[in-house]
Amino acid sequence: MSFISIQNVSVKIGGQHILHDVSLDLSKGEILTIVGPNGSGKSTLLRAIVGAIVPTGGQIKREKNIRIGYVPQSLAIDATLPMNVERFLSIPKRATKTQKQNALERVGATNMMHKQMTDLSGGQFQRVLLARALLCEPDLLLLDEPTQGLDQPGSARFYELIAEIRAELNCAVVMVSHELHVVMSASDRVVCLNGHVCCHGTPETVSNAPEYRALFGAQTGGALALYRHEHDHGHDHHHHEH
Ligand SMILES: Nc1ncnc2c1ncn2[C@@H]1O[C@H](COP(=O)(O)OP(=O)(O)OP(=O)(O)O)[C@@H](O)[C@H]1O
Repeated sequence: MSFISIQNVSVKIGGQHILHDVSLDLSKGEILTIVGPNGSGKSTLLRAIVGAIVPTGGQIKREKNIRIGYVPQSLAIDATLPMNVERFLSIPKRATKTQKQNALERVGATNMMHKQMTDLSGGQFQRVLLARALLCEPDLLLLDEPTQGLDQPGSARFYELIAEIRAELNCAVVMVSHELHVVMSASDRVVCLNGHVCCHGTPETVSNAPEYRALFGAQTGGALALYRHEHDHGHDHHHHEH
């Protein structure tokens, strides 16, 4: 059995079909990236993998006793409530000072322990979120747009860090990203989602797939035109199983 097996999963919320017949297997130690237009169900799929959403159809099988570290897409910290990094790392689960120190060291944020969460830069904040996700020694790390708000060199460094952590912990990584050209090279496998799986495979396969190109346009000089997919390229009609 795969580490995680997503079988024909559908999610319907308030009458809206958000995910439709999504199947996907995940192996130990691999980095899988989910790309797709806004509103295509990427965060919903991550939440379903964590178990925060129960699919309305299909099923998700997880290996027994799997530990999942989750970095959510956004997290609002109330500026009027004091909250330093040390306290934040104990929410929702208490951790020892040594565990926290080790986690911060692992993500290159050694001196952040006593800083206020609201004083952190974008890159430091994302590293602290990652450190918190590492505290459970995850077998699977789920990252929802972890480089949001970082500049390109900052993003590239963050993905390098993810690769190092994967090598160190041998955990699987599933991440959602909009930075296609950066993230593609850092992934073993890419899934292009638009409510359903449009195409998937190695980064090369996906970037050359007509379904992917229809969604994101051909890549020109590293710049990608992102636009909302109107479902007009008709690949559903000759959809084949991968
Ligand atoms: N709890 C909810 N209640 C109602 N609608 C929801 C809920 N969660 C998600 N949706 C809807 O499901 C669709 C997919 O949302 P989701 O956040 O999964 O997309 P996404 O691909 O992660 O988008 P983005 O790239 O903008 O972050 C959206 O139309 C969203 O409005």
